[in-house]
Amino acid sequence: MTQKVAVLGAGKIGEALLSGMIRGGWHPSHLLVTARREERAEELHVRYGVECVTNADAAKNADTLILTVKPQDMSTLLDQLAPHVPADRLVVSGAAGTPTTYIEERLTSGTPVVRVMTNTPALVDQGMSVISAGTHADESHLARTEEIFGGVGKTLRVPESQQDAATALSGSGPAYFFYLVEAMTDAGILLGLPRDKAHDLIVQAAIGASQMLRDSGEHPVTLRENVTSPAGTTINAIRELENHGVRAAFLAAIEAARDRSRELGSADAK
Ligand SMILES: NC(=O)C1=CN([C@@H]2O[C@H](COP(=O)(O)OP(=O)(O)OC[C@H]3O[C@@H](n4cnc5c(N)ncnc54)[C@H](OP(=O)(O)O)[C@@H]3O)[C@@H](O)[C@H]2O)C=CC1
Ligand SMILES: O=C(O)[C@@H]1CCC=N1
Repeated sequence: MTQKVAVLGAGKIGEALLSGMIRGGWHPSHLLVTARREERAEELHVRYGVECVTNADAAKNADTLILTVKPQDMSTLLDQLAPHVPADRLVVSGAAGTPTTYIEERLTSGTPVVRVMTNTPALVDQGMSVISAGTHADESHLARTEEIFGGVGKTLRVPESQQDAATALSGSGPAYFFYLVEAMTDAGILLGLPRDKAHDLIVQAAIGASQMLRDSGEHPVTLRENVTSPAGTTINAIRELENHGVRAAFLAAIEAARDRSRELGSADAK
């Protein structure tokens, strides 16, 4: 029997997943979505042909419920869901910080909960989804979650104790690369290049470097050394990066993201 999957709170991440599932061959009749605003519900229905229902109806009619609201909206969503979720539903949370125990405590006792941290490259089927089992989730629940998120990129299982770190590295990770491209494009402007040309140069360098990182089997240090000629241009840039503490800035930035994920996990911070 084909199972039904509902995406509850289909914003940026929910829509990325929904669109990926449809690209991957899921029929819209096996999918449900929920939204907080009527116009958003209509938009998703027109765009994907998916039925938009209330959170209560999603809980009653779908086997797998994927919660993609902000951590700050999770409490309200769980209040709306709690009376309607039978214990045989798989509940998958995509929210940063929120521990599986927080969700388990608010639903019917024994409900399997899986926590996933995905990222926006899911929009182009290059997402990374980091998956952890809650107290009542078994192998079949993890496999089901991998089947769904595996359609929009790679998946990786980690103990839930590593989820805040994974969120800081991989959930937020694409933003750091976009920020770097922005900064490098500004450098191109400083050197007198037109913005569109600077942008194209940086994006192609990023794509080429990404492909080498993924496919060459070489360590990033070796790849960087191969670009860095004795008394050449690159080493001058590297010296400035070190002088400005860019490596230390990344360590501090990603640690701060991890700390915020932890904070979001405590109900007080939401
Ligand atoms: N953006 C990212 O790169 C990533 C985000 N995440 C996580 O994914 C989750 C969603 O993030 P993102 O997609 O960026 O956020 P969005 O705000 O784009 O999406 C959340 C959606 O949920 C809707 N919503 C809120 N409450 C309810 C409710 N009770 N019932 C139905 N719909 C509701 C919101 O409605 P409205 O439009 O009215 O606000 C919004 O459309 C977060 O928990 C975040 O931590 C994880 C990885 C990466
Ligand atoms: O910034 C955030 O909180 C979310 C979680 C990971 C990426 N975006």
